[in-house]
Amino acid sequence: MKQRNNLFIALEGIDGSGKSTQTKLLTDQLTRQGHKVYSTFEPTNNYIGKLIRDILKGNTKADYRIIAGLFVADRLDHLLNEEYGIVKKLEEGFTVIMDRYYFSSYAYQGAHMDIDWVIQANAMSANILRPDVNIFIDVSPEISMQRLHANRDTIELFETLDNLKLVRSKYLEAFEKLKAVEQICTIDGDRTPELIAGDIWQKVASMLT
Ligand SMILES: Nc1ncnc2c1ncn2[C@@H]1O[C@H](COP(=O)(O)OP(=O)(O)O)[C@@H](O)[C@H]1O
Ligand SMILES: Cc1cn([C@H]2C[C@H](O)[C@@H](COP(=O)(O)OP(=O)(O)O)O2)c(=O)[nH]c1=O
Repeated sequence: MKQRNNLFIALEGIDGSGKSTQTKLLTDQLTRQGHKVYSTFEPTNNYIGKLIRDILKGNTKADYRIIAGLFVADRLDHLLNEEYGIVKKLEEGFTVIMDRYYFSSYAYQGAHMDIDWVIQANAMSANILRPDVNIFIDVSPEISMQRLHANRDTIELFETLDNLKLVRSKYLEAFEKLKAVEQICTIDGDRTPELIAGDIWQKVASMLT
């Protein structure tokens, strides 16, 4: 197993699976251990990400193929931008934690179009930076829906129970297809934040020098 001081970690899961919560807990843990951490997310808050969020809210209409293309473009900007790009952050020695990366496209866009097409469309990002590990927080769609309804005023385009079930199945399909080239770590997300964080930390700590 590759052991290095700064890692590139992608957190994946359906909506409400606890990615933001775990990004924060992992950031705190790594920071306490003296690591420089850059935590970030997709869709971004940059110019393409803003357009995506507008579409997800239903304010702008777009075909699913265009949405898939926008996620690819947002991702490339997120990797390569000279100011906030994560390629540069890794070179500067930061451990980068991504709340969603290309497996989100495989799962969410793959729910509406050929998953192989989505994988092809993201090949450039995968060639530029493949995560040291993709951590999948596996939550049952029913629990995730309850969490979203308990904690949010607005529910977005992809956030229905049927869609969350479909998206989860597409995640599993994508992991199966790509298991030979991707590092995938599945964590049982139907538990307390502390137990989930403990398992994530065990995995991450095993990869650090
Ligand atoms: N393990 C957990 N058990 C119960 N509630 C949780 C857990 N993890 C997160 N939550 C709550 O569920 C909601 C969604 O969590 P969040 O971290 O925002 O998920 P995501 O970023 O994957 O959408 C938040 O209100 C959060 O406080
Ligand atoms: C990164 C990414 C996100 N998405 C979707 C998943 C989410 O429904 C939505 C917004 O992501 P996000 O803000 O992470 O939502 P949440 O915190 O609820 O998980 O964007 C895609 O469809 N494709 C992608 O490539």
